[in-house]
Amino acid sequence: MNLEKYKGIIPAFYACYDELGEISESRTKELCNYLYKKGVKGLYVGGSSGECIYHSLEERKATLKYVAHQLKGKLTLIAHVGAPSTRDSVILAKYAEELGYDAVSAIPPIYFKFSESSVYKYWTEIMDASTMPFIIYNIPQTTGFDLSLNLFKKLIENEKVIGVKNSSMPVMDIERFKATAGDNFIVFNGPDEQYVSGRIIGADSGIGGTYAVMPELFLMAEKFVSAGDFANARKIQHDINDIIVALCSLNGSLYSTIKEILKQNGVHIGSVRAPLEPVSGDDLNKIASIKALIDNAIQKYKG
Ligand SMILES: CC(=O)N[C@@H]([C@@H](O)[C@H](O)[C@H](O)CO)[C@@H](O)CC(=O)C(=O)O
Repeated sequence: MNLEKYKGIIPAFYACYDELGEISESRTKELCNYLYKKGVKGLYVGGSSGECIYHSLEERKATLKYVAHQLKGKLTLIAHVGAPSTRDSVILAKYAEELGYDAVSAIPPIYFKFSESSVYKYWTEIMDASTMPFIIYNIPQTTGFDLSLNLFKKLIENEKVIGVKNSSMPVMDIERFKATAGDNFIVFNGPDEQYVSGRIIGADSGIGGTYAVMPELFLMAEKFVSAGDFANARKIQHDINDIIVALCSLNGSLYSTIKEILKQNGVHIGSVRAPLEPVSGDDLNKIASIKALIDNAIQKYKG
């Protein structure tokens, strides 16, 4: 299989709400257009940054549909279909296939503690639900499940598994997954703070929650890495990390801060769904300075 379409900067797509906090078709399409024009490679729809765990099945389907209607055939589209029950995950996987998504992906099951065999079964049933390629999603810091190399080896025996989105913090995990699965397999870097290190140690590509608020910087970081210009790659990662620290410094959630910045860029996609907190009070006055950090960094690497 040609995996080139999975290589590049793939922002994790955000939930787009109207003024009442309902999923908005027009705002979802607005964010699609914004990111398309920035030149990203694809979108990861309905993951953590998409607030999937706070959405009903119908809301998740709606977001998948609006994005596909806007961008199918233009960008690589990956549907995150992980849901608390296998049943709902399977429904979403089948729906994503109907909509023409390129691949599906899923976190392990959440809330209860699951054995490796239960997680294997869950992921396998999702894979069996469609003919699409599957991307494992390893994010132990939120799910509590750390993908072992043994389970990974067992999963990649299934030819539908074309990649892993690895959001665990040790970059060595990326190196081990890549060394185990080989060239004909995509390892996606998950932690944006380590994009450059992840790529150097073996990640082929990246999916990230902060890409959409500063796509220019990740596109530039990728350019430096691909060109072997590691001095500049390190510099830009440093600037990106200053921005991520600032994005995480407010009382609201990371996503509400990002959405306030996007609003100042003319992209209105509402705020976040509770219990995630919106930006409020004095923190609203800090948005302009975080946006300035991003704008200045973009200017710095442009010219
Ligand atoms: C824990 C978490 O949300 N990790 C993010 C990162 O991109 C993260 O936002 C970034 O590294 C900033 O900490 C991604 O790995 C996952 C993600 O964006 C998604 O599934 O939507």
